[in-house]
Amino acid sequence: MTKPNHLELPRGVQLVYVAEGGANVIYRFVGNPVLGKKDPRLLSPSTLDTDQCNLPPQFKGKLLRLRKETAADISYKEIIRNFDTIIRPLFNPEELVDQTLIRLPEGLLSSCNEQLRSAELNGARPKKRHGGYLCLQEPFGLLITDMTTAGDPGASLAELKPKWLTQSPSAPATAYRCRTCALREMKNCNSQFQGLKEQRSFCPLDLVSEQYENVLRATGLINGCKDRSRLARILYRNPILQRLLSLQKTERDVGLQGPAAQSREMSLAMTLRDCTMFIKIPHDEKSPVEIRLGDLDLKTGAGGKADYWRDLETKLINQGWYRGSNMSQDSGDCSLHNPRRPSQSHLL
Ligand SMILES: O=P(O)(O)O[C@@H]1[C@@H](OP(=O)(O)O)[C@H](OP(=O)(O)O)[C@H](O)[C@H](OP(=O)(O)O)[C@H]1OP(=O)(O)O
Ligand SMILES: Nc1ncnc2c1ncn2[C@@H]1O[C@H](COP(=O)(O)OP(=O)(O)OP(=O)(O)O)[C@@H](O)[C@H]1O
Repeated sequence: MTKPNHLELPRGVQLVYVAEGGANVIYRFVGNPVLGKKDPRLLSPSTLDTDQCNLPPQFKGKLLRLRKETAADISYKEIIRNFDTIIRPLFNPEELVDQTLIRLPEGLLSSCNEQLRSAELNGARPKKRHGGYLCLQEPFGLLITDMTTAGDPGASLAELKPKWLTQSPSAPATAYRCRTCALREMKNCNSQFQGLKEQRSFCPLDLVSEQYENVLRATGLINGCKDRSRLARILYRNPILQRLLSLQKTERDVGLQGPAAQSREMSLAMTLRDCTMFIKIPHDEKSPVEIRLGDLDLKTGAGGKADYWRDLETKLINQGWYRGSNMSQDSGDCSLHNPRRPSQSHLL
């Protein structure tokens, strides 16, 4: 059997931590800078650019995504197989954060884990991510489209999770909250009890509203773009959001709907409800805006996750989070609870 032709990450490439989620850590390449004699690890990420480094051209405009050790334990090979066969066909290539496998040099993951441990000590790593490290058994990383503004410092990056763009099919008909707002209220109530900070976010139904004012309301709660009305104009009737909405409407095996046991449809439906939208906005209003969806790794209902999703829906229904019936609960700003004004979108 012939070995598939994978890209290889050259030995000696330096990585700078960019961000992380629950399952992956994102790094920027530094390589060996052509200019300057300083140790690249000492330079701040904003001063580094792949253009300044003698990195292979395939790495230009790319970041490196490395997998953490998690309960789901899905290898990058499988993630890429699912991405290529199930996710890619649903979108245009320019609508997705691209991902390709790249073989990692020996020892890279252990040294990244050492860096993650020291970042915990010097406060450079978010507290909620402490204790999670890269999976040493994973031979690959993913080369992904760089959506940061490192190459264009005048630009801004808005990042949001569109979440559930339609109500859960098993929510009560009289619900005052959509699935996302109901779950947020439940989490906030738990945070309140523990003396933790509450989360504020937009209602996803506003994001895909036919009324511009509702999209504008949502953009007030999106991080990364100072000009909220510009962002609202970008997102209003946005084709990628509309595509995601239509896919979510098709993939409805969520909540108490659909098969009891885990299924491919349920995995896809939940994946489409937990992706990240990156919006790179150039300073110049005439230049094109780049919008891509990332974190579309196919979820799995295995390992008790399918049961967790169903139990969560039962809780949201039975404990009144959809109805907002518990008096201690704040009504939040769900579009289902607060009637929105009639459309004035014709004034756009
Ligand atoms: O449960 P939700 O809707 O809050 O979504 C979880 C996300 O929380 P968030 O919406 O960002 O606050 C959560 O994001 P964080 O790790 O909190 O950034 C995960 O994406 C989680 O998915 P998985 O368990 O890693 O496959 C997400 O879980 P599932 O979508 O698998 O339920
Ligand atoms: N292509 C990208 N360009 C710029 N930043 C990115 C990119 N991909 C991810 N990031 C940043 O890194 C963070 C974590 O990445 P990613 O979504 O891959 O992690 P995750 O562990 O899958 O997240 P989650 O906890 O939501 O499952 C993102 O929230 C984002 O801030």
